[in-house]
Amino acid sequence: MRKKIVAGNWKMNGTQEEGQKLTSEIVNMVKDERVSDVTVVLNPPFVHASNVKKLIGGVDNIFLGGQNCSDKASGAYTGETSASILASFGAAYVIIGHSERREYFAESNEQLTEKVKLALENGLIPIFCCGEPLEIREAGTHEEYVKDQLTESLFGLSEADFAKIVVAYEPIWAIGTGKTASSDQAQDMHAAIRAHLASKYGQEIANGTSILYGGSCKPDNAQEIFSKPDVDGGLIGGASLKSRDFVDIIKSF
Ligand SMILES: O=C[C@H](O)COP(=O)(O)O
Repeated sequence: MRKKIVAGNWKMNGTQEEGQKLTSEIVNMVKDERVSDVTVVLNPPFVHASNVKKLIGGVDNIFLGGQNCSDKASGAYTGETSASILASFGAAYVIIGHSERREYFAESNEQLTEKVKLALENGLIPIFCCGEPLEIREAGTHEEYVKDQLTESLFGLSEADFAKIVVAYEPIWAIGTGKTASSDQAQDMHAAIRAHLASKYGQEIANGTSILYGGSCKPDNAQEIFSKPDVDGGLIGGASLKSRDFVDIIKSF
């Protein structure tokens, strides 16, 4: 059985007070509504890490994650946060290769490999993002595009390391646009990703890899998307900032 995961990516949102309120509300709803069969990951901006970690303290299925980590282990890299620092604050997951990082911070597939390695060395589970822009989807080459992203960043990993990875498929044209991929489009891509992983690491590892969907996932479409056999959860942006919406998405399995 693959892990069902719903990860909230707050992106660059939330004051200290707002982050605490959001976390407390999510924690209380998850406890009160007995949501225990889904792994929930909260990925706030780094400075929220301690507060969030404290607030999720007693809940077994809620984890702290980072939105990014450096491709360097430590040193004079002003403004960066390393995987080891993140781990020392109690994080268990880290998002790597989000399309916004690739686009606005020019992160290359090679740099992402370094980030994945450092995350794994520090005991963090990478949530590795892939996904195509609109022009690639329109040209019909989206499967090749996404497979190349995975091959270039991940296929140097050992089987043991790869088996720890979570993949998130996020079509860029669906992020924050209100335009969701249809559940069939998501399923087709997730199945293609799984087949690609199997071609390198074998069917057993591919079958054990959780593949999350991201892109305008909301309470009213999550159930349909999560019902697809190769969709194992979601990476949620906008809707993760509203506790009721986020928990309703978690409950959509
Ligand atoms: O990391 C989350 C994704 O970029 C999705 O964002 P969104 O749910 O606001 O479309």
